[in-house]
Amino acid sequence: MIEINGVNKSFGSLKALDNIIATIQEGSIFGLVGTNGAGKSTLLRILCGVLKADTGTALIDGEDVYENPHAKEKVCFLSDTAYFFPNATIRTMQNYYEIVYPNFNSERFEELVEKFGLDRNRKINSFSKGMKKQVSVLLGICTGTKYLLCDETFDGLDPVMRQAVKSIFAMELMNRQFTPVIASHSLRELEDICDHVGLLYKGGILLSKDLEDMKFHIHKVQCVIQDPVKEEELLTELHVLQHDKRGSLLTVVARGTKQEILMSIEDKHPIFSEVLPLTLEEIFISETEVAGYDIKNLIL
Ligand SMILES: Nc1ncnc2c1ncn2[C@@H]1O[C@H](COP(=O)(O)OP(=O)(O)OP(=O)(O)O)[C@@H](O)[C@H]1O
Repeated sequence: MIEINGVNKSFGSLKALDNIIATIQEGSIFGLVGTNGAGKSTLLRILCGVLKADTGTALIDGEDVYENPHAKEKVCFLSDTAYFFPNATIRTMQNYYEIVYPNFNSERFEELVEKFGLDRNRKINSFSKGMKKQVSVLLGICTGTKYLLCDETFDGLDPVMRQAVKSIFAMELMNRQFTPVIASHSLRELEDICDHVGLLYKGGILLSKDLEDMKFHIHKVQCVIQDPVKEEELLTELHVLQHDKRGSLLTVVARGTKQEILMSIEDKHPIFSEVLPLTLEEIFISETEVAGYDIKNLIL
């Protein structure tokens, strides 16, 4: 488990992280979303022990990670600009990773490189941006570390590759202790990969939620209720986060299980009612609007 206890970090007068408190459970795929400058990279750097928090602690399985080789062994950090040695080929980087990470799984790495159709002997600096990201992710996964911190690693991967990396993550999760943390600008990049998302806003965690739980407890419904009094009653009864009326069609985003919401609607004898799927963006917008933030333009 990763425990972040009141972490603060400033660069001169600039406060990059402001009292971050969060827990990342083992076996989850944690997405860290935030705008440019929100503090994602700084937080990941603290979690892998490269940076020291000014105050507060970052614990990896109960141990402070800073200047602690034992805790650091469990973490691999994939920076947003992957570093490869000048003129390195995949083979060169593999040799290096085999030395640095004692549990590096060479057999699996070679198998994945083959599957991804990457040429092991071509210079990496001649690869496209997406291909470099693929090499970086494959190296990271094969280090065998329990925690894999990915800084914008998924942004810009094409849909086929995303799917491939996603299924590799799922396989790792099944076969060994593995907890990836994926930072991104965009919820869209995280939606289909993560099962827990933390929203970082101006250096602080604004929201940290389990996606299944969120999707279970918030719903969007459309209905037509002829009697305006009953419609008004419905809006008072439900825990409404957002609502909109176009003609006779009422759209409501409300807290509650699907069954609870539908029962309330049925009670008002609707002509029509339907539950619509909510995207992660819609959920986050609803949640943060309630908290008094207007982040629509910031996380999409
Ligand atoms: N080494 C540094 N020296 C000075 N300021 C820094 C340093 N590293 C980060 N910062 C500042 O800290 C703040 C958070 O930066 P950080 O890189 O963590 O954000 P981010 O969420 O990863 O942003 P991006 O999505 O643009 O990569 C920014 O204002 C940045 O300018």
